[in-house]
Amino acid sequence: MPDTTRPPGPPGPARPLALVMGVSGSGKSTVGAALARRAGVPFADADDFHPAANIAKMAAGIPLDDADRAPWLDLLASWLREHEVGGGVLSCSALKRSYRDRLRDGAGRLLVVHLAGSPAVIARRQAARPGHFMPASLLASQFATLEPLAPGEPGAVLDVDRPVDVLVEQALALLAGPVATPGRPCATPSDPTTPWPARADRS
Ligand SMILES: Nc1ncnc2c1ncn2[C@@H]1O[C@H](COP(=O)(O)OP(=O)(O)OP(=O)(O)O)[C@@H](O)[C@H]1O
Ligand SMILES: O=C(O)[C@H](O)[C@@H](O)[C@H](O)[C@H](O)CO
Repeated sequence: MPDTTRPPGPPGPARPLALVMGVSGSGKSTVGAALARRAGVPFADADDFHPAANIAKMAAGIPLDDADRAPWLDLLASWLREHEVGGGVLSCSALKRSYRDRLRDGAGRLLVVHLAGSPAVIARRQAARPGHFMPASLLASQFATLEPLAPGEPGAVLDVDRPVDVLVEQALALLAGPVATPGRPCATPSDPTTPWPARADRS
């Protein structure tokens, strides 16, 4: 039966759908979880989707390759598709453009928040969290693999060397902006230290 109690008109604004990306130790889990809480949407951490073999490989100091990441990315793309309507925040390294394209498949309105910082800052963060499966020795390969946000990828680059609550506010401001049109050209700052607002132009 149709809902006659609702006034006719366009649906309300869609709830945010965001990917928080970056190298290991950039703060994806911390910022992503806080962002999801503030936005009132579900959160998923891509590390929880890795098969045991991937975790074992990284723990042994061997970087993942494209083949290791492919089935994992497919699971994550499914999660995003399931949250395309209701919104959600996924924290995932998503180091390559091709990985992000795969994640956007079926979740075209996805906005990307790239947490970028210097190897020195991120290495300090990694060193301050002993017990994590990811060895510090893999940080160099993470940076070597990283492809920053490219023109046409809707999103923003945030400087990790800011307090978590500041980063969350910056991400919320991005998500509150006009709906992104995937594939449209956007200017992405190549210097991750560019001061806020340094977001891709989504107009
Ligand atoms: N903006 C920040 N300022 C200070 N410390 C931070 C900030 N963001 C995260 N941290 C700290 O840095 C460490 C790494 O953060 P976090 O685990 O969220 O990174 P990550 O990118 O999810 O890492 P991984 O992918 O390797 O699990 C944690 O100890 C976290 O508390
Ligand atoms: O694509 C990758 O190489 C992985 O996702 C890594 O980035 C780690 O899982 C993560 O950062 C935990 O340290």
